[in-house]
Amino acid sequence: MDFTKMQGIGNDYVYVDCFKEQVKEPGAVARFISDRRFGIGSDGLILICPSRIADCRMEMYNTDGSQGKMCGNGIRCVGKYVYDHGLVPSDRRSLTVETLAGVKELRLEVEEGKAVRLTVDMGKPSLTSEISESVTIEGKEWNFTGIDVGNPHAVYFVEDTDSLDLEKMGPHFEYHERFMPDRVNSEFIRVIDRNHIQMRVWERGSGETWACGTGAAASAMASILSGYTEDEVTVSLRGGDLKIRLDRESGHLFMTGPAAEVFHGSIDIPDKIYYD
Ligand SMILES: N[C@H](CCC[C@H](N)C(=O)O)C(=O)O
Repeated sequence: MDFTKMQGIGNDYVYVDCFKEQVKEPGAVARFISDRRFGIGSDGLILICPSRIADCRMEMYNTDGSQGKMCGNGIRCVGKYVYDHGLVPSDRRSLTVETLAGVKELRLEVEEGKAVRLTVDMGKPSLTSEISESVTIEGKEWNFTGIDVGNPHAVYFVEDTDSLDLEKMGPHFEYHERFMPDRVNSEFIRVIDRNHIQMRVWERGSGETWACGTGAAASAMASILSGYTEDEVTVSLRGGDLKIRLDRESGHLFMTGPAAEVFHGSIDIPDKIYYD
């Protein structure tokens, strides 16, 4: 299987160009290639496929093999790949990507023939809880705001993100009965000022990642709804910054950030992974 390793502010995935080849049982492949010691090492697998209704279609799989409906850092890398590899004409500065959360519009910033930063119309977020609702986790009450941006998020505002032991606590947030059976992506936010928040994330199906684009969008929306920030928010994540903007007229969120190719490679997928 030929692949391209790409990352969006440190949220790294293995990408396969399915205009050229098919991937059998992508969930099993995602589990195998994501392993950072026995595989390639990534936060998951993303397939770039033909589409009848958009320039391409994105299929996204977390490290545990579960399929995500949308991936913010991933879709920026998909847009970059499609442009850089000539799957759309080079004079294009916008393109569309079909996802399980609908068709997303992307705008490209091109330098020396390569897409370097992209803006994604993330659509209209929806509130999936009260603006502040609580859950009890390991005997402590946590207040969250539930936001869906094509995939589900629970946003918690905290005084300090660095001291959180996500490796220990993350699964309790991910599998809490309030969010079952789908599970949830959990973001932990420190408000820095009215245009800047800091975020750590425990992703459904992947654990802590260095960035989560949909999580950044959900967290910015929760911050705006809670009155903590203005409509334009810089979200600082472990891997870098994303810009989120709420357009009041359309109600849509827009996310802007970089996308980068790291390396190309090829890997033989062992038959045994399909029987593990
Ligand atoms: N773990 C997420 C998918 C990846 C989202 C994240 N990597 C992003 O950039 O949005 C889910 O299962 O809904």
